[in-house]
Amino acid sequence: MEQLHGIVLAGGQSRRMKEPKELLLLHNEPVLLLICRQLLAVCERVTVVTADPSPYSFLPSMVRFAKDIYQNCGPVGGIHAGMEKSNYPLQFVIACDYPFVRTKTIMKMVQCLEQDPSRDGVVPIANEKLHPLYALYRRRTQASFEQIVKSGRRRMMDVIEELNIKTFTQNDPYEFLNMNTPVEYARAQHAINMNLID
Ligand SMILES: Nc1nc2c(ncn2[C@@H]2O[C@H](COP(=O)(O)OP(=O)(O)OP(=O)(O)O)[C@@H](O)[C@H]2O)c(=O)[nH]1
Repeated sequence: MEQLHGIVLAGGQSRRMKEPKELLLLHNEPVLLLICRQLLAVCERVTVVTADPSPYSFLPSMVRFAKDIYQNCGPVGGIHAGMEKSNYPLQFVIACDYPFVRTKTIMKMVQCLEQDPSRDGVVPIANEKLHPLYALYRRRTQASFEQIVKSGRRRMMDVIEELNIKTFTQNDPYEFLNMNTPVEYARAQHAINMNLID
């Protein structure tokens, strides 16, 4: 398997949640720790992209940090900065609000991309939605992320449209649960309490 770098995006404003999403507790642990643990199981390196790593002293020491090179450019800028930290050919990107990321799915994406050298990345479709912030990209795509930022655009879909992406459908009601609001956080807590998570 080609070397894999894990990038966790934690540089957002959490305006809808009204508190930092990555520090919300699930299983009595910060979501950022749960995510990093999953990534460390399959990635040779893990980088958290954030303006301020000081609240994250609970993370294992092998987790690295990066700051945005282009500020206020949203996740597109965050991914660009994360990729700058590693030349590994495969870069798995995850937003800090996907608490139920699974190593099995990451490995499935890696296999899927390795079978198809012409593709730039693999983006899952779950619950009829594309999830470009729970996705795998080749390192060579960094130039596209930079180009979008430099052209003043910020949407992940602007990058996706430029790339030769492979999609795959994954229908799990919770794995792609994205916690942007207190209601979605409550849904994640409920899923844990009801033992609905594998
Ligand atoms: N490094 C970095 N990450 C970002 C930036 N903006 C958003 N993110 C991350 O990208 C992911 C998706 O962010 P969003 O949910 O769209 O935005 P958010 O700022 O976290 O939340 P809202 O303020 O509620 O929109 C999250 O993991 C954020 O932490 C940024 O400018 N830099």
